[in-house]
This record gives sequence, C-alpha cells and structure tokens, in this order.
Amino acid sequence: MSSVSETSRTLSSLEEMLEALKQRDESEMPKDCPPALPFRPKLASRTRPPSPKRSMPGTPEKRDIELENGKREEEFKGKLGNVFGAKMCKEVDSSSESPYVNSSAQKEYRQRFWENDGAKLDNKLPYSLPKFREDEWDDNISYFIEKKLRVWCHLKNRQWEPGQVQSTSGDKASVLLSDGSVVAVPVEEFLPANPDILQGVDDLIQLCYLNEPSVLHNLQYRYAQDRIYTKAGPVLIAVNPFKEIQLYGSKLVTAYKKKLLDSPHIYSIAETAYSQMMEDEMNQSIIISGESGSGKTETAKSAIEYLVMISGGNNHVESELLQTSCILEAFGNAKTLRNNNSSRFGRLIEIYFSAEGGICGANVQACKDVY
Ligand SMILES: Nc1ncnc2c1ncn2[C@@H]1O[C@H](COP(=O)(O)OP(=O)(O)OP(=O)(O)O)[C@@H](O)[C@H]1O
Repeated sequence: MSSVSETSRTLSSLEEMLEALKQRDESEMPKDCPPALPFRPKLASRTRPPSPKRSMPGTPEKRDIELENGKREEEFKGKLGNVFGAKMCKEVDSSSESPYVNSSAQKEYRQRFWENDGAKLDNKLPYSLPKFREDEWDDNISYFIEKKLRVWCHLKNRQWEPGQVQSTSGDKASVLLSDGSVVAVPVEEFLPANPDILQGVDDLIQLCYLNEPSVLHNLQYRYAQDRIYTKAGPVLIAVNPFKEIQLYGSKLVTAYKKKLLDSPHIYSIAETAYSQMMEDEMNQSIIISGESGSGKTETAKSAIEYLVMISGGNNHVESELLQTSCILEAFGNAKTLRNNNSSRFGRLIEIYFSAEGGICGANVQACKDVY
C-alpha cells in the first residue's frame, strides 16, 4: 500500500511539474516567436505560365495596353525601336524594391524614353528609379544591335534561324545569319536568342505554355542538337541528347581549361571545382541529380574525364579510375523501362588530389539501392 501511495505521490508531483512547465511555456510563447517576416511583394516564378499579355513575335495578337496619355502602346511602335517580347509588369507603389514591378514613375520615364530618343534619356535616369537589370529591359532592337546579341528570326520559309541584327530600317531589319548571308526580316519575327536573356530551359518551358508548336519544336530541336547544357544560376541543367554529340573531347577540355569557352558545360563545372580546390585548398563536391535515364552517369563520366585530363600525367590511377565504370556497370546496372543501362545503386566517387593537382587516389562507394 505504501508503495502505491508513494507512486501516486510521485506521479502527482511529476504531473504538477509538467503542468508548471506547460504553463511557463505558454506564457513565454509570444516572446519566443520569431519576429514577423517583412512583407515582400510576391514575385512571379520564372516557370509560371506566361501571362496572356506576353505574346510571341509573329502572333497576330497585339498588346492592348493604355498608356497614361490615352494613346495605345501600338502607336509608339515606330519610336519604340521595334519592341518585341516586352515584359509588361503590374503597376505598384513606387516604394517597392522589386525589380519586377513598374512604378508609375518608371512608367512615366519609359513613356518619355519612347517618345524621345531612348539613348539620350537613358543617361539621365532619375536616381530614385530602380534601374532595370539588363535582362529586365524591354527587349529593344537597338539594344540588341548595340550589344551584338543573337536573335532567332522567323524566315520566309517558316524556319527559325539564329542571326545577329545588323541594322534596322522601318519595319525590317537586316540580319546576319550563321551561314554568313544577310536577310531582311520583319522585326516582329524575332525572338531573343542570347541564352542569358532566354534563360534557357525556363523560356523553353514558357514556350511550352505558349503552345507554339513550330517555334517550340524548332528551339527544342536546336537545344537538343547544339546545346544540351544551360544554366539556372550556378546550377547546370543538362538535357539528355540520346545520341552521340560533338560536345566532348580533348579540344573542348583544353578550351575550358584555358577559359576560351564559358558556355554552360559539365567541363566548366568540373573546371570551377578543380580551380577552387587548388585555390582554396578545400574539398569540392559536384552533385548530379535527375530522374532515371536523364544522363547522370554519363555526366559524371564526363566530369571525371575532364578532371583526369587536366590533372595531367599518365598516372595509372587516372586510367584505372576511368575503367572502374564498366566493371561497376557490369555488376550494378540493369535494363529498365526508362534506361537500357540503369545504375541500380547511387555512387559516391571521391577523387584525391596531390598538392600539385595530380590525381593520387580515388574511392567509389555504392550508397543506396535505387528502384
Ligand atoms: N551526354 C550524353 N551524350 C550522349 N548520350 C547520353 C548522354 N547522357 C546520357 N546519354 C544516353 O542516355 C542513356 C542514359 O543515361 P545515364 O545512364 O547516364 O542515365 P542515368 O541518369 O544515370 O540513369 P539511371 O538513374 O537510371 O542510372 C545513356 O546510356 C546514353 O545512351
């Protein structure tokens, strides 16, 4: 009996303690709450379906936006310097810091910009106006000429070809095509081709939403054919070409090593990792992810190939490292619906470098079963 009463006394004191703790927590809760986050205007995601106002060049749809003085934007077209793909944003309070929104002051400035010669006004951009980042500018032909940017132009044969705008006259522009010929193309039949402006895959996604099959097919074809790599910030995005492409080899390794090329490529990622490792003497990691069959294994092989080539020497470790792949694949790969040569395990590949930058060892670990 005594033990029971002792237990119940212990329990009740425990309960009291818990109750006291609970009350203290409740009373202290508001103090511990993190301060409310400052309000940030909601930015439109880059992968959003494009607003119906953003029309493709060449589509009959015209923008129908009233300017402050009642004139339609269309009327400004001649002075606009042949605008295409202009990004129209929501008007908000000018106190907003978002570069994606237009204050009424900005709108007024841009209207003056159009009415006058844009170049003259640009230097006098009022301090209070947030300056557009270059990729946020209205896509203006004169800007393209000045910066020598490439464009896709819709030719008479309904094919899209990359070219460079040389000059404009009226509604036409002379465009230097990649084969060296110069053609006159209506300025509405352009699409910015500079990858920094196209934002690579994101704009392809937007084109998907625009449902322009001919443009989309053509661009996808070119991306798949010529450039399987693009970048989203520091992240490299690779599209599996499902065929041999001329994007690898010792010449390209040398070009990336000597920084003659800076277009997105797995070699450029490997180069950055290698040079930062040598500079900072810190370990570097390259994480390759994607769905089954997306090309992770091939990409990893290319990265290793690059590291082996630039680290120099004919060290046997380097050739062994390259040869491990086929042995591991013989044991660990299988044919699946998505991939004829699907790795059935994840891999952690560690490569050790000497202080001089040569490969001196490697370790491959199978991480986890994949399904
Ligand atoms: N860069 C490339 N160039 C040419 N072909 C490629 C490339 N990347 C992938 N492929 C092709 O796609 C196939 C699948 O690629 P890979 O095995 O690398 O995919 P994965 O993402 O590793 O798939 P899993 O997760 O199933 O192992 C390859 O066997 C190859 O035929």
